[in-house]
Amino acid sequence: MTDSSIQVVVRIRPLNAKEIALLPRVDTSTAFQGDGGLAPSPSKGQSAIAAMRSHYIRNILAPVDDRVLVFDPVDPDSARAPSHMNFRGNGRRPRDVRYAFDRVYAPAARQRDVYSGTVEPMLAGLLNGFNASVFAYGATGCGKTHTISGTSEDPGLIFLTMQGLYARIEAESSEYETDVRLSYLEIYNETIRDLLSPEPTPPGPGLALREDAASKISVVGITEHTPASPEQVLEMITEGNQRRTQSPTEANAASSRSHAVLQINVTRRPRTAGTVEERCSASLNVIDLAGSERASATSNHGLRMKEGANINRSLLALGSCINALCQTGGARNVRGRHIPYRNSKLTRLLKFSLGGNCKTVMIACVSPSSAHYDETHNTLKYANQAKNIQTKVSRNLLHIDRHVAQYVQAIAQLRAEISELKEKLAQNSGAPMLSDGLAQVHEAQARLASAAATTRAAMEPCAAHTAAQALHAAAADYAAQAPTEAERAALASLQARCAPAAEKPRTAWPPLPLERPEAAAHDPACAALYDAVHACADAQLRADAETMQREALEQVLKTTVAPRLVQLVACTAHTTAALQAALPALVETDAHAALAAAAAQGAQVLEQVAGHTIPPSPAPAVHASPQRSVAATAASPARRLVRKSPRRRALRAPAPRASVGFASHAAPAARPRPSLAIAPRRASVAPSLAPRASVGARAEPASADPRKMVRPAPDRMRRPSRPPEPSEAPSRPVARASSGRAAPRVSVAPASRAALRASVAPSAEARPSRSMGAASAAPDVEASKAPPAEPAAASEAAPEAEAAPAALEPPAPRSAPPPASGGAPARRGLFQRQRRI
Ligand SMILES: Nc1ncnc2c1ncn2[C@@H]1O[C@H](COP(=O)(O)OP(=O)(O)OP(=O)(O)O)[C@@H](O)[C@H]1O
Repeated sequence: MTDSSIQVVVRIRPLNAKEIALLPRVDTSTAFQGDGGLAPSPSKGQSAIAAMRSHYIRNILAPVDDRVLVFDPVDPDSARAPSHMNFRGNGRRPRDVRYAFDRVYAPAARQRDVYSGTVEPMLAGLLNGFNASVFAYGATGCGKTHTISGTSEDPGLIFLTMQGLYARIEAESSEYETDVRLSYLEIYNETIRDLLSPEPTPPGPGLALREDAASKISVVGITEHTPASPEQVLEMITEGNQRRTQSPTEANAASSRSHAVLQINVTRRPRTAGTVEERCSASLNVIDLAGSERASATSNHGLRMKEGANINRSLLALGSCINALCQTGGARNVRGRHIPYRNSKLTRLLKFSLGGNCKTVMIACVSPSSAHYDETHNTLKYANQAKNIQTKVSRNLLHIDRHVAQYVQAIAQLRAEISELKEKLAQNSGAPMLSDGLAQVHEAQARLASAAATTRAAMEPCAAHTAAQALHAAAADYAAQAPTEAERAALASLQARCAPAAEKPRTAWPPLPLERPEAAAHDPACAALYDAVHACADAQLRADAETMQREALEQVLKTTVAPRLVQLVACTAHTTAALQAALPALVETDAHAALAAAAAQGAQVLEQVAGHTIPPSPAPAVHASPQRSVAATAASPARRLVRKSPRRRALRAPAPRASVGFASHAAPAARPRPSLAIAPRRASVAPSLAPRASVGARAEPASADPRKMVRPAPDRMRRPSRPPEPSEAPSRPVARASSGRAAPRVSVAPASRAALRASVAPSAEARPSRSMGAASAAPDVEASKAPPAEPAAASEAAPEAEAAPAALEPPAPRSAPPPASGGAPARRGLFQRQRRI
């Protein structure tokens, strides 16, 4: 049991609009007038102003800080004002009295501020079994109901208290079971009415007050309610206030004509069962007293006057109790000292709050208006006096010894509690373990990532090495079954290029380390998680390795195989085109037949490898006038074509698009040699039918009419080519170049395939391509863009080109060396005839 003083706080309500309008305005603008002034002097109008004095109000409360206020302070503005304005409220002199309280709330204070300073600190005690009371005291219209109940927009202490109480109950719900019951009553004209009962209290004496042997006061027949939420409490209180007696008075448009008491009973017991149960029980009384009023001041009549008299009587009884309690220092300290609780129902009801086992807060509501000068002063005097009241506060704890028969129930409760706690423990203990395991798995994952990065860096040379080995093996396999010596030689050179890599032992990249974290040893979830992470990293690494190998192989194909293939096809194309061009000029001989066969075979090879067709030239037409034809072609300006007879155009008409590409592609013409290495795979071209010189001399500039290039003039080998004119650039792409036919037996990467097609496509800027060896280091597409070479230069470049590839592979042996320059009699004759023309 501890001693406790009543906590007294003062709340000053703000001036309302009506009061603000009555505040005096200090007017210093009145001009001084001499004796000659016609306007009435201030002194003359003073009587009228004096008549108004009684209507003016002034502020009689000045808070100094949050604990001290001055009642009726001296107003400095008023002292400076002209004498006719320098009046005192109610004609009194200022008292300038200081009062100190536990807390002073200025007019600007909010509802929550009042709640935080008054009821909130008592809630913890309430739940632990300490009774509490808070009551609002003051004159009518001073803000008691506003403080206690408030409005739905600005709820007061009741709502805020219940909100705080439910929040605390919810927070401790795992440990305690708490019951909240509340009742709401009013004391109106000394009768008690239930405000929460749906049936109104029957008229008459109302509900009876009863005091038991332990001096505990109870209201007979009061209803108790169990709201589920503070919002429900607000609804109930709003409903109860509608039942509360309220009437408009001069002082307050909604004056409460009764004292209202909200009692909140809280009972709590711990969830843990034992042989002895400790049950706490406490009550919180929230009391909104009716306002005291001076009958002379209110001008109430009839029922209002009777109400006022009852209110005053009960408040007077309250004052007497406070006086008596102050004199005794508390009801329990002095024996035999009479406290007149029984003088009114209000004091009987408040007996428990004022002099009993209760922590009490008194909120003295005051008005700052001088119109309530005496009421405010009395309220402050009462409040000041109430500070001295001492109460003894003890905890309402009930120990319930269980009967043996209840032990079974207690044991069952304990078992349920144990299992519940075990569950919680498992959850709580599992969480850190799992999080610890997760952290370890995360660390292991980071280690895996760094190991994978190291492995990936080591994989790049491995991938190139593996690709070279694969190519070496493929070349060896193919060479074993190659039918011709030329193929075998070409593949041998490819093998030789890949040999350095193949001789090295095959390197394998290190596997990812399998380092399970420590937590995985005892936590299967962690182990599974780590294994999944490791498998994921390993799979990623394998995918990367495959990608690298594929890219390395593509690189080898692109740089080593594809350029050679491109050149072979280009040479074949040129050779075939040259043969076809030469055929019409030849008389029907054995050589003609052999050349025709060679041309057909070349066309077939091209058809198979690059998808281009070179149709055989119509020999009989050419035979009719070979010289003219050759001469016309040799001159080969585009405009001549229009002068040709329809018959000749008909001869030219079927000129294949492919042949255009071959003829205009002067670049590979510088190196016809490699064509012999691969062409004979399907249709072996007789060495004598693929004259190197004739192909190499095909540095024909692009013609405006691509078809003119079908029949090249052999003598251009010895004459400088006419530089290409922009207008003569081939304008039509070779449509069939993109026909997509795969070259047989050689798989070429898409890029290389495109380059292959590009090499046989028409290009006015074609130039002699580099050597095969050099081509392996440069994109083959560039070769097709080279400018046309001068025949002489081209023929001179050929030996150099043959020597250059030695760096990458030995020169492919010629399957059949071409005849010496000008060795073909038919061709030489052709050239001679051309010159004559
Ligand atoms: N702190 C405040 N802030 C704003 N308005 C207030 C405040 N206190 C009181 N009021 C207003 O003053 C008026 C009178 O207040 P209230 O009804 O609470 O007085 P009361 O003391 O309960 O009077 P009564 O004893 O006659 O019931 C109301 O309109 C109320 O809204």
